[in-house]
Amino acid sequence: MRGYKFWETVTVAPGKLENYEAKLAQFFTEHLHPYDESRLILEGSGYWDIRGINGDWIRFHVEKGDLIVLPPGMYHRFTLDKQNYIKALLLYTEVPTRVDVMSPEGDKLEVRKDYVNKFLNKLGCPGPTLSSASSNITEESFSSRSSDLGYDSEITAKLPALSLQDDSALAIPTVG
Ligand SMILES: CSCCC(=O)/C(O)=C/O
Repeated sequence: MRGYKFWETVTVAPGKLENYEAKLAQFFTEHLHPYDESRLILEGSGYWDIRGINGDWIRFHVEKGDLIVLPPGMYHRFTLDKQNYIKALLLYTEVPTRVDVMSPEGDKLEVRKDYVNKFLNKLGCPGPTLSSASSNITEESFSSRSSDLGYDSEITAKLPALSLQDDSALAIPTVG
């Protein structure tokens, strides 16, 4: 049981978000959060990348009906695929204070140390950080992509929705 209490929907698609290039670039920069990244894909598709045991990126293609749950402290990145469109339900156990902590800055956080102890050390992964590992995925172009992050009132859920009427709550403060 994760105990989700809050939700919002986010659409990442062309032509809708101020500073979309910067936001998408930030999604695609390796980062972690001090909370779960839990997303149910409602429409469209995209990619999440996580680090494999040897530090290489592993890419997951997600589409409508997929649920992705990344634990706190797990480095990852997100990008769109050729469809350039994804709509996701974001689920939170706490009132979200959107924080992206970039690699390797995230290594200093307790949540990262907990993640490393809980998962990576048990798997025999090398070292406490994988942030300098090489990537086996070529960085995709961000051109002709944009995002529209906003509250979608047409979605109904038995969870209290956030009153995100604009993208200010998703301004995505960063560390590192
Ligand atoms: C399709 S959800 C937007 C991407 C996002 O919220 C995130 O945190 C990527 O790492």
